[in-house]
Amino acid sequence: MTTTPVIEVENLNVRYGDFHAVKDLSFQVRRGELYALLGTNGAGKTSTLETIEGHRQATSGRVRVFGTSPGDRQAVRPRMGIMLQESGFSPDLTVRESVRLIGGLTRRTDDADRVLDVVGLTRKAGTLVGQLSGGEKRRLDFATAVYGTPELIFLDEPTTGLDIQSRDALWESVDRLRENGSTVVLTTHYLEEAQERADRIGLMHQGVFHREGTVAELTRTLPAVIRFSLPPDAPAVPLTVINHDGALHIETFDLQKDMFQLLGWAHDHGVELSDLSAGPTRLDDVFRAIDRTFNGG
Ligand SMILES: Nc1ncnc2c1ncn2[C@@H]1O[C@H](COP(=O)(O)OP(=O)(O)OP(=O)(O)O)[C@@H](O)[C@H]1O
Repeated sequence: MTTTPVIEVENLNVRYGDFHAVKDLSFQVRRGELYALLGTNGAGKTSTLETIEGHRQATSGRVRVFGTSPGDRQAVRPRMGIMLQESGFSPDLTVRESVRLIGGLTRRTDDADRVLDVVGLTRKAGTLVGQLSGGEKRRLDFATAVYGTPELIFLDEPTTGLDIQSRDALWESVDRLRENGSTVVLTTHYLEEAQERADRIGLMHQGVFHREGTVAELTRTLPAVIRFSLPPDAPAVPLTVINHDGALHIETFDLQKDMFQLLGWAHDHGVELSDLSAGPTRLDDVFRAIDRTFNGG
């Protein structure tokens, strides 16, 4: 088995006129990984992905997909499946016709009915695309990415607009694709999805990586958080408390000791701590920390 990374990005720059959207970005995605490219709005994720997908020319830098330039579409395109944020199907075609049409363009072989089964659209096979619900259209977008079980799959905000059952079903399909060896690149604003599923995460902000690593690596440097609220007449808490619109947070690198102190204080003063929870830092907190770093907030 080759050890060449599926994706190699070296010093990628993307400029739109004077605007520098992606700045000297370097990363690799290994075979079989689920790599999540996350970031704030306008961070440069789409610009980066479009360059890797061969839809956009880099201003400078080197991008390789399967060791080849993404501009070599004949070599690269049949090996990758792309779920865009909107695929733009013709509303006058049925679901099955759309899958056949798009599937044919991938130059991979598959059976449209098998793909419809994978994405849970079998019952809608004869329905016109124009009559699908938003969530069903999203599944059709997913169908275009998984047709022919490509080696590399790009999922751009795949679960936006999906109900919880459909989300679970989509992730089950992704799990099966990964069992078959597919590499997945994901963007999402649902951080818990990335936290749960990504092998590694690249966290972008203003065109650069703010951090890159596993979820554990990204969250390790941040404190754990105790969350609670207090009745208005409660005495002062003997720990440093941050007020987030009435929800109180204690950030701590010694969760057990500070929790013990907080509970002892509440007991001694007969104070009820409502909505009490405590846990390790979540990816959301890493994002909030970016805001604090860049905005001094
Ligand atoms: N064609 C374009 N012309 C000029 N500026 C652009 C163009 N496309 C993107 N940009 C700008 O480049 C920056 C990065 O955009 P990009 O779409 O890559 O970000 P993103 O991380 O995908 O954002 P989001 O999470 O909001 O989708 C943004 O400030 C955007 O306004």
